[in-house]
Amino acid sequence: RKMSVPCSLSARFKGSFAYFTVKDRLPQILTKVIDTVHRTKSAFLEEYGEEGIEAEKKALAAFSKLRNELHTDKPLLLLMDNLPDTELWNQYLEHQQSLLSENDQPSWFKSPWLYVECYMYRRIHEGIVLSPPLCSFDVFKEVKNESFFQSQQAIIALCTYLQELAKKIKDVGEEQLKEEFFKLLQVSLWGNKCDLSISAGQDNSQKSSPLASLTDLQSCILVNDTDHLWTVLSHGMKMRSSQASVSRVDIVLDNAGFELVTDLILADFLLASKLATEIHFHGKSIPWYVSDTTKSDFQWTIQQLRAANHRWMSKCGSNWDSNLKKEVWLYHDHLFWTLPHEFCKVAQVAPDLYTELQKSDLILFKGDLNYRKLTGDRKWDFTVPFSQALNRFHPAPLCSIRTLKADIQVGLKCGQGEQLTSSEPTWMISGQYGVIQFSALI
Ligand SMILES: O=P(O)(O)OC[C@H]1O[C@](O)(CO)[C@@H](O)[C@@H]1O
Ligand SMILES: [Mn+2]
Repeated sequence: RKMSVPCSLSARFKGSFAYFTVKDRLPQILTKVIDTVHRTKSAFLEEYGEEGIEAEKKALAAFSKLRNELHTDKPLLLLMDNLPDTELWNQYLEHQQSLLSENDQPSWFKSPWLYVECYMYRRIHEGIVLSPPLCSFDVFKEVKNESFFQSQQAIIALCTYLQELAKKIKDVGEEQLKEEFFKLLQVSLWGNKCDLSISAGQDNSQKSSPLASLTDLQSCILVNDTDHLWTVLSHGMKMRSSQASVSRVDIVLDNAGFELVTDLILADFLLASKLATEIHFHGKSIPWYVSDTTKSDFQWTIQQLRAANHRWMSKCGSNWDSNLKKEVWLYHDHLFWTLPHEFCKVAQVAPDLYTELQKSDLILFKGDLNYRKLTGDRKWDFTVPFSQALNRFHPAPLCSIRTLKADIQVGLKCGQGEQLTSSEPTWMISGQYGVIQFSALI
């Protein structure tokens, strides 16, 4: 039985957020990339000599060409680097081509928004890879690290809170445990405000204490299925009789910087409270959507905390380090996460990843882009059930934790979306609203 799905969001809808993104935001991001590479010239010279300068020129030429293609709505091109995912990308392009008539070609302003936006980040990566010896240079590293440092105070507040909680966790009753879980889940939700692609790389860090404002923010959570999450987790905890049985939570990470710290804090709490026994993190294998977490960001963040000149920060850092060594925390970076496919295609495109996800008791998907991929980035009505928009993607009970930064939202009550639109026209893209949206359907 083939389910019918609405069409993809796309820049071909003039005036839509997709149109605005492809027209303005993506070129701005590319311009910043060009600027970063340019500014790093002397460091390249120092590290690689003349060869570094040649590579810098080559990368800059690739990015200028890319910016021009985007600007003039040129057809999307095949990738020329020989990476493990190159073939998959090129097949995807051929597939998009096959959906069009013969004299039409996939292009920036005509193809699905999700595809062209992912494609831009993949082309940036190609530009770097084809400019050896720069191949491992992360053009977004600098802004990611800055955003971490700018949220120092908020990070200190969270680490201190967590360590105080850890001290008394054995004596905390079920009701209070639930409350603490709700709190840290919301911190992780609002941590998602801090990504750098919505602001085209502008400073967007958390400055105030993230715990103080939770009550005020509660009315901004449009769908809040936290109770369901609690049921899944606490049930798992009670069922775990012998030491051998595990409760596994997977967190599909989004942004590095402050958001990543909020996710690690939540993960730490899940272990300390015994709500879970094993946490699997999923990051990106290449720099992605400006601030997304790579393995190097993940390691860097934990090292920064460990080395921090603050008692509770460094305590968190060293605990997290040992969680990784003990393999109660595991980090994965499957290349599927940086393909343009919607998640309902995981089983087909990356069966190994799907099998892995099926082992989970609960999968948390952080952030806006993951929401777009969960729902296929399509023009769904506001009231369509979340499980329907997932289009049969259901490896395990799953939950999206995202602030709204794209004009897509499902699972609302009748009239809720319309009411928000009339009172606050930018509710879908401002990052001021969030959802904790769960689906248990098997
Ligand atoms: O880091 P997040 O929450 O996935 O957000 C990524 C951003 O990039 C976008 O995909 C926009 O281009 C938005 O949907 C969102 O603002
Ligand atoms: Mn992101």
